[in-house]
Amino acid sequence: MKKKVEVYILAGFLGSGKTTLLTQMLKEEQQANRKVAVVMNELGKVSIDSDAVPKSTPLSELFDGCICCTIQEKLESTLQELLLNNDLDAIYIETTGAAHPIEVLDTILSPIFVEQFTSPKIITLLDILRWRDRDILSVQIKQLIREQVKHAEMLIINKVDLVSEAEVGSILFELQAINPHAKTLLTNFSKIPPKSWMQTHSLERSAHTSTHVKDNLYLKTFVYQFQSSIDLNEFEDWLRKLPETIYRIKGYINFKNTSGIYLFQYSYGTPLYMKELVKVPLNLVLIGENLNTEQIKAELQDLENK
Ligand SMILES: Nc1nc2c(ncn2[C@@H]2O[C@H](COP(=O)(O)OP(=O)(O)OP(=O)(O)O)[C@@H](O)[C@H]2O)c(=O)[nH]1
Repeated sequence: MKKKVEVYILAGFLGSGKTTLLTQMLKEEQQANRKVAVVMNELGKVSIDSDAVPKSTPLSELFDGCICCTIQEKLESTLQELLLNNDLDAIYIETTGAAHPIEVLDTILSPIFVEQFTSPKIITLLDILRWRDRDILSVQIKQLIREQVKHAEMLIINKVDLVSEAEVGSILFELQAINPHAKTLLTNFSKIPPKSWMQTHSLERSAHTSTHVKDNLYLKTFVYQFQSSIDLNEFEDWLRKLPETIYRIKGYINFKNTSGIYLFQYSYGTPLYMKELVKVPLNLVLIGENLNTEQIKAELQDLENK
């Protein structure tokens, strides 16, 4: 009988640390000589995180739609194709931060995969700072994050470096009340013990009554392509004035003050820059609620024209 393929669904709101975790998992899988494939789902039309996946690992990217809402069928055919063309030990699915994990699970549990997959595991990443300050989020986003916590087999409470020990304790208590069954870990930079995610047990799931968080989510993405370099200080001034409803920015920027291209990451007010060694298109992806794309476009153009 053909061996069954393990499936791991990485869930968690925008910027919570999913790609950071995936990088670590893939490294371990490579060391263990296991054959794995990755499915990445990005809300926008451009790929920013695909560098996290080694070239030898089959990667399927699903763009411009969230697995849970618009491209479920595409996910199904993507999985079929991966199974057909590879002799896999595991598949890792990194969902968009806007995905409801159960809706993704529904696709995996489709009858056509019964013989092929072991029981899928949901691994949820939670940005502890985002959780602590969740009152500023819209009701829909708060509900989505809660659902991501509630349905996890493994809950990784990440970025604990950003809050005090006392806060970590009380937040842990709150989260365990929402999901008492998950294997729960506190981490920095999604650093979990080796293979810990493979040893989690599947939850007994009651019939899922869809909450349809997605219907009320107003998350939008906007992609801006820079034509020229910009000033770092002016860019940071612009960042500081952004509304709190812009949850995530990532992309490539060429700064006047420095040489070469930088991978820029911004999550919940914290910017991060990493030098990029290869030439890439200067795409910047912004994700948020009620994005005023015309205004953002004009402001970024302004930065280029200064
Ligand atoms: N301070 C701090 N930053 C972290 C930690 N973990 C991840 N980050 C940073 O947070 C940002 C987002 O991390 P990612 O792994 O890209 O998050 P993601 O969930 O894949 O993000 P999306 O793809 O937008 O959904 C990056 O700049 C990381 O370097 C942490 O424990 N502490």
